[in-house]
Amino acid sequence: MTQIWNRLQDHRKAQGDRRIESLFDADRATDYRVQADGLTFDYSKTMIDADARNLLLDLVGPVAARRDAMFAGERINETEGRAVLHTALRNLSGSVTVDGQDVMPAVRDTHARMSDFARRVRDGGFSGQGGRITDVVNIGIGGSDLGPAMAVLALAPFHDGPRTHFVSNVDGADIADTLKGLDPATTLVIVASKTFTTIETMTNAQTARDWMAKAVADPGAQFVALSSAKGKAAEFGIDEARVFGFEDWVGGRYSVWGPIGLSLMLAVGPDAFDEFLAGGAAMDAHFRTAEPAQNLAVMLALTGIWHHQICGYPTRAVLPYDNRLMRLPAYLQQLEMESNGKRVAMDGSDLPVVSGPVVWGEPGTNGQHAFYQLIHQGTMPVPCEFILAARGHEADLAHHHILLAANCLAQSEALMRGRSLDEARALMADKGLTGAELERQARHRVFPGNRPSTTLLIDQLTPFTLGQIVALYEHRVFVEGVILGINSFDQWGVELGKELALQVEPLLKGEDAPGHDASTEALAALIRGMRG
Ligand SMILES: O=P(O)(O)OC[C@H]1O[C@](O)(CO)[C@@H](O)[C@@H]1O
Repeated sequence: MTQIWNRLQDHRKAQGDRRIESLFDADRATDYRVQADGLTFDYSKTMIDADARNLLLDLVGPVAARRDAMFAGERINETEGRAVLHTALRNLSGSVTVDGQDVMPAVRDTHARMSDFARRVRDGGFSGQGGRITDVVNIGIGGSDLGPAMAVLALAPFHDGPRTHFVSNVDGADIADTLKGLDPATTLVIVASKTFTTIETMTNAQTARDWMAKAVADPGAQFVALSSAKGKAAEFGIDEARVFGFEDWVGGRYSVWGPIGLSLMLAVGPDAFDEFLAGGAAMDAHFRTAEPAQNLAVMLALTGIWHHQICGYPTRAVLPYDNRLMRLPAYLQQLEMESNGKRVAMDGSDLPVVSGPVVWGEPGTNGQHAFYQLIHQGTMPVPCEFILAARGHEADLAHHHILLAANCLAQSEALMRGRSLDEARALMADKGLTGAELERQARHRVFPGNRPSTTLLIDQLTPFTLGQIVALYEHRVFVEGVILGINSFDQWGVELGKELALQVEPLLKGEDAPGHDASTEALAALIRGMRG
């Protein structure tokens, strides 16, 4: 493996300042893309050439065995001793054994219970103490929030169920703003927490319960729990008929496919939710069977590795040209950074290369008027991953969609092509400038270009295609993780801050709390003073 990394680095150096445009021959636009199941991933506007691609493909040796182990239910999350089977939540007709036991009957049973409950809420068979459920509040954080929150927004054209709200932050402002204006008697509260111990979620859940208790006789009757810790949900006072459980082999950031997706199911209905699952399952089938060079997840992963580990670009921008995908960058931040932001390999040794990149983004065209300046003219290239649907949902606003798509394509073209000093000089000469002033002004208008981007093109954003996209990114993270030798399924890096927060809390209350550094103590004293 080290040899391949070295050869890739050497190859990159040998490319020198060659330009992406110079790689284009008659076939590059079709050779450097992958098409499968209606999705196109175009990576032709990158510096990946034939040699780079061959070397990158040499990295995927260990992926197939690890992938098969994952789908077979082996405990590939070795630091937590768990299987990794979120894929089982969307392949309902299959059979998977963990420790000799088929896990699928329980998965199917929970899915059927969820669907039945969602139907009853949607048709009024299950109602609140003041009548039909009008609003659903999902209380969760991280993977228990980002997936359904992202997907509910993405599938707005299919949303025909109760209004859906999401509360995640322990900042009381979040729940206060959300509950304001809601009627407790017609609101259903979902407490979504795999562990049912997360301090933010449990604090918000208690606040919601107090709010509900002021208005209805039996507040617990309008609560639902989604959790792996069914006992803890019962302790909170939620009837087991409204507890939808899942096993520890579903990681938080991979959990939207099962009970954690209940708010999505309530919003769009069980049939559309099943379409979402079918899209994910279709991507699983593609990932398991397509050759590496024709495999969407593999090539998306290799492009990421090329840009981050080989070219050394520290961040990756995800730029959906689809307003309804506005939460996808935040969703991918958790998926990618919590999964592959690790400094040691599975065996405990230091990683031989850097870990995963910083992932960020905003929908186009908004970002164009905010941070694209840096992307085009800053000193550090930012690989951009554009996502675009060929068709919008607003048939009467098709001209908007053409403009949206034109902007998306124009940005990737501009990033690659840039504008030379001579072109900038000609522009300034046209404006009547001459001499030193022409030169000065022209330099500000130069776009270096040669900045890489990829485009993921889909037909239209639907439950099915959203399922494909989410599963595609999951598998991309998986492939990158296997190549880096990382365990993509644990998250020990979030623990220390959580532990210290518990120890800082007494400091803020003015209680005895030894062991803190001078800066933390001084800041806490200031806060205490300001609070009076
Ligand atoms: O669903 P839970 O157990 O409340 O956890 C929420 C989130 O917290 C984390 O454990 C990180 O703190 C995430 O991995 C997870 O998605």
